[in-house]
Amino acid sequence: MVLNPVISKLAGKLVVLASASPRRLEILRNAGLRFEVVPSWFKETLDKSLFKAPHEYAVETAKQKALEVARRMPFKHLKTPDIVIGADTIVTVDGMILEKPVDKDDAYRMLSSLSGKSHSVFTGVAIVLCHEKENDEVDYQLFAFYEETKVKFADLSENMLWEYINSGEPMDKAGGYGIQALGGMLVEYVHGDFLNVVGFPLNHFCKQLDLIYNHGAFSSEQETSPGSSSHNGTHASPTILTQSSPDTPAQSGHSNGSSAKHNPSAGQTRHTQSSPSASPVHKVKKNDGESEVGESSWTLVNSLSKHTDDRQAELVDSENAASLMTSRGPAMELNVTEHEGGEPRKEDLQRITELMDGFKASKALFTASKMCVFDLLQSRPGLDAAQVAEEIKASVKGTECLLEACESLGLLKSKERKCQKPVYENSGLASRFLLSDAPFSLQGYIQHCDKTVWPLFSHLEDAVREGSNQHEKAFGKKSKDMFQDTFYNSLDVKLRFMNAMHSIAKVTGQAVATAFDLSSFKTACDLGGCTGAMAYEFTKSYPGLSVTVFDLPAVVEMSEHFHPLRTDNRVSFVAGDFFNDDLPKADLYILARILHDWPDEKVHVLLSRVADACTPGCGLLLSEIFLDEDRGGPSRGLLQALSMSDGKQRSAAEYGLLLESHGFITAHIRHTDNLLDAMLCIKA
Ligand SMILES: O=c1[nH]cc([C@@H]2O[C@H](COP(=O)(O)OP(=O)(O)OP(=O)(O)O)[C@@H](O)[C@H]2O)c(=O)[nH]1
Repeated sequence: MVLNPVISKLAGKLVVLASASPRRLEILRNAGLRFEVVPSWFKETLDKSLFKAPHEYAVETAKQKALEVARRMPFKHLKTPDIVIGADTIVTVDGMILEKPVDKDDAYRMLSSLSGKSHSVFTGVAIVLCHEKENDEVDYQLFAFYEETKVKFADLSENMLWEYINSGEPMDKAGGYGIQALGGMLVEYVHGDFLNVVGFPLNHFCKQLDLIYNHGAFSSEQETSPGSSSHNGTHASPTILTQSSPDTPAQSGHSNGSSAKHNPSAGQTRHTQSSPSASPVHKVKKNDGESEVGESSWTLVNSLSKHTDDRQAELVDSENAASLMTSRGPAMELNVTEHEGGEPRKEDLQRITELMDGFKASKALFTASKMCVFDLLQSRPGLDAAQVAEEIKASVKGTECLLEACESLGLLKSKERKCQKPVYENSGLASRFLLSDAPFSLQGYIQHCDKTVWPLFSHLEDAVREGSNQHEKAFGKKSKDMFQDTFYNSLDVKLRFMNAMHSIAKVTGQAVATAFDLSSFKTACDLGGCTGAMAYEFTKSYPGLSVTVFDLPAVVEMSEHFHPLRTDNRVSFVAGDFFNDDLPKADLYILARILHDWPDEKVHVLLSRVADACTPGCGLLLSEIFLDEDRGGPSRGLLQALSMSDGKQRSAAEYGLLLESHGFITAHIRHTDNLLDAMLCIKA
């Protein structure tokens, strides 16, 4: 069996599958491969018109998915993988490329275009070998290939089509069908690799690994000239790229001889050795018919230092700069190398100091917010420390220190009056997030952190030792139910907590509401929707949608406080407990920052109740911080877990499995550039 010799070669190596596809995970796991899953953040938005053939699009997308993970891991996971596998599956018919449907109507369009016809399924696969060099640089060697399988659909009636669409199965599958499941009923015959249709051409992948590891198709020591052939006669048509200047990012080439895709933000990328003309595509006889086997090739994506600064890491692939550097915040990079002579590097000391002083920075922000410094300087910019002290009824000395600290944190700006004391005004950051009346004010959340989270974290050591939250030590009384006992047992605490949730929902609402096209849904129910801030963002984004906010009576009775001039009658409030009371009927259920508050057993109770309220085809929109699959980040989520509530931070795959156990099929996952990620599921 080809795979076994290869498996032994991979033993002890860090193999990473850069895919959220449960089918790809299953295919490779069943084949005995041991690997980690790190879904790629690459957004599949390449311009299809740039590609001469559909398989090129699939191969390039697979390359970018794999490279994004290979480049991100040294910074985000503080470890460099040995091999990263990326894949992309597309369906082509009548010259169209079909990917995953965005909604039911799209699924109908796809399936009806496939009805009664033969079509092709292409899966592009990229294998990135990462080689760490002495100077801590990393060489990325890129192998890519594609596999084509022909599939013939039977003639599909309207009833059959809609029955299949309403099963929910089409939503997370290329071409809108799953050949390995209900979609198999639509298929008359298959010519070629069946698993290639499911999403991963295992046999071709094995042959490629065999080439790489057992037949020296390429190694970093070897000098390879273009067009050299490997053992099975396929040509490795290398495209070796070098950066035309130190800060021009690496760029992968195409395997089929087309010139490397220009990366506009990276300036000109110059081939040192352009690929030969389009390499021949080999036809090989498969046991059940002929399928095209795409050219295998490799590309040396030139070295990138593991210690590349954030700017260069960001430049490495400007198309993904957003996903690399913003959706999860700037890459946290800890340089641990030392100068000759052993004294610590400046950057290392700076990083460690930032971590040690972090709590002081937080407290300075909380205090200035609590003392209304930002609101004061918004209404009266240009005050000096003594004037601010007088207004906030504080000492001049203390106010001077606070204002200087806030300026060092980028929250204030100062300018010198002629030989007088500096005068202060808000920075852009403060004006956007720290004013009590700013559209994205986080003042509510800041007060919650100061009054509730801070006291809990003051007992963190006990929390770690005992593995439980320190509510009693922090607030003097036990808490059986976090919400009833902590947040809703007194008016001011309840208002502070609702303010906090309101501010987070205001900041994240639009990103969550527009993460997917939800225009096919007409009614939604926002479970635990608190003040309705998220609900209003949904109705703003979808004129045809009405949203019912379902939350505890203690919350609903306060909703007027947050929307005194309620103008949009498409948002309504219903009081109830989602663990015990009947849920309002809707065709879309929203769970935004709810499931992380509860352990798996409570999540199952809630999802079971939501599933019972759903009819097939109903949507469920989940919005949370999705941890990386190896739980290496983002720190925002992992730090939140230290509050030791009964809840749990989870990865997208963990949420997907919880949802799948209640009949919700994951259709789309989106890492937004905001504080929350999103997952859209459809009830089967
Ligand atoms: O018959 C089947 N055809 C296709 C599939 C599944 O469809 C998707 C294809 O989408 P993509 O290649 O973009 O992969 P994603 O699922 O989005 O995961 P990535 O993180 O890799 O982008 C794929 O899951 C196939 O398995 C099928 O199941 N049956």
